Amino acid sequence: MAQKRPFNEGKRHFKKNKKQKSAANDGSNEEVLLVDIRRLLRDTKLSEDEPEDQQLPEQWTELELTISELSSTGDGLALKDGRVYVVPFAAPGDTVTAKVVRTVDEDSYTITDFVSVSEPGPHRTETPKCPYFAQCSGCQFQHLPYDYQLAHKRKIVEKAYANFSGLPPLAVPEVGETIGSPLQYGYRTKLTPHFDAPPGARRDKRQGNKVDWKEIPPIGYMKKGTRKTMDIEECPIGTEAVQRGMKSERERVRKNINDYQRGATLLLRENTERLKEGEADGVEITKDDDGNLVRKTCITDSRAISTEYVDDFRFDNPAGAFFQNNNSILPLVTQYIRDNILAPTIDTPKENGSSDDNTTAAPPPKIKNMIDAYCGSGFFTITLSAMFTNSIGIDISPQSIASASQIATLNKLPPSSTHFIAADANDLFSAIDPAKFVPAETAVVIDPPRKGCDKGFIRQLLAYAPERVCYVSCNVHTQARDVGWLVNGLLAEGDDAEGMEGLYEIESLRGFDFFPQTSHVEGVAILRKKGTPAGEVGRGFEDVGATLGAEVASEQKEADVVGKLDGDSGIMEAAPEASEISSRS
Ligand SMILES: C[S@@+](CC[C@H](N)C(=O)[O-])C[C@H]1O[C@@H](n2cnc3c(N)ncnc32)[C@H](O)[C@@H]1O
Repeated sequence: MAQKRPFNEGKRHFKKNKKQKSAANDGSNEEVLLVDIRRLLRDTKLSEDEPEDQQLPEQWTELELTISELSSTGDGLALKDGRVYVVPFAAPGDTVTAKVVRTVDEDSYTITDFVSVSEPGPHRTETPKCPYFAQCSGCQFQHLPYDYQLAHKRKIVEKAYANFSGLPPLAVPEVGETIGSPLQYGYRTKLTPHFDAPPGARRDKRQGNKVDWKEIPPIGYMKKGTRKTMDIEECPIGTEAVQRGMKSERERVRKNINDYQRGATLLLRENTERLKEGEADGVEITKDDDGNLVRKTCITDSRAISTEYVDDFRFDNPAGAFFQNNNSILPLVTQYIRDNILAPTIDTPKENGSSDDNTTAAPPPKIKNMIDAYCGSGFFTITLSAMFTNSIGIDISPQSIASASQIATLNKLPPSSTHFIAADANDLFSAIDPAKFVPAETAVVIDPPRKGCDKGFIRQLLAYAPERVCYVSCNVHTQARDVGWLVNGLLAEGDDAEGMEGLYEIESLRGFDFFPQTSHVEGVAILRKKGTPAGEVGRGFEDVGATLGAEVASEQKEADVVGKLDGDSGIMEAAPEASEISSRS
């Protein structure tokens, strides 16, 4: 990311034809936004026509802007006087008033605050359900129709692979339509509003005094573009149980604020109890999609056990631990993976055009085993285990592995066929018995945190060479980078790491909308070994960013050689930008 100059300092000195910096490749919002900005400037060629002595826009001035497109970060982008203005909560075709917040001179863009819409564009058709929309940083898309949100998320996946995979367009299949969430509001089974300590709290503590809460602090989420917490009384993307919990937790904090010596994050986690006839009394009883009577409550103690059911599997987890948090879409995801993870059966046409099993073509190896890297509490291992003779889940967190093992027992999955080990994915394959998990008979599921996989993991995976890979990701940009490595291979790095040949081709690619009303999209990529049958690899991929993608790719390779693009190491649970409602926590 470019260094920032002091705001509005002097005139602008735009360097013509300046060299594009290589993508930093961490999949951060800033990086993704910058790629969109550069492409927009380049497409319009405004950067070259721009007068040398153009004055930068003054901070806090209000401008009228017409939005030309929506970036992959969910922001509107507008062009004016040779620079790009980034406007949150906007839609293509809108004319809006926006307030200048910060200018990044080197990259010819300016971050703004949304003020109002003067002329709505054709896509601004929805009335946001949330009274805090366009102030709270949690949602970006409540003003857009759902089919438009899904189409935009498909574009996000396309652009991610064009800009961050380093693959030529022909190596990327047509991205499938985004699979929508059955619930578009009321879907989040976990929310974590917070409140901050009052000013002077640190001093009070240092002096051994109790913190003086002069008033009830705002309890909610970050105000967009600030580090301030907004008071949020309701959050319509939360499930009903979570919204009830939000109300009562806010009330509890208000009553007991003097017991707090610092700010705090509140946990609101839905809990589902299945009931038998006769047990079903009380207000919180509903029928789920399968006709079960259920009581939905909200758990606020992170150590208490919360229960969820997916595909009739029961998941009991500590309420504060990671678990996917849009249950409505999970059966669609697991079914999609079941339908796609195994090598497709070949149906070789005979000369007369018919196809039966009387064929000389070698059958694809039968996949008997599954390795679930980054398994958490075993969501994929458990929901897919019936398809495999042996399944193993690996996660770096011993607590998650303990939960996963208990959940397997709870669901009567024998440890002889479904088991879990606590290990670093980077050492995964030293923990695997290759006689049992024969690579040609094994599919690997990957669902890493937002930062994606480490190169060490990719090297191990290429060395082990499983028959198929299913890569699930909450950050399609780091996913695209990692898939690029699996397809293209990795260059040698000093004495430490040898070059590795790429082994895979992408069979299919699509997004799942785990987080309606936000710009997040979950990507699912299915990879098969090069040269194995099936799929329609190499279908045309028409994307405006494709040329840019190839260019970034060559820069990426260059940077790889000097070892600049390694993801940050360490363990982190997947989380979006800090200021947003966590999408994966
Ligand atoms: C996005 S979560 C996926 C969890 C799981 N697949 C699910 O659906 O519930 C990512 C998981 O990666 C784990 N993790 C992070 N770094 C790891 C590493 N180096 N090796 C193994 N697991 C890791 C985290 O503990 C977390 O459980």
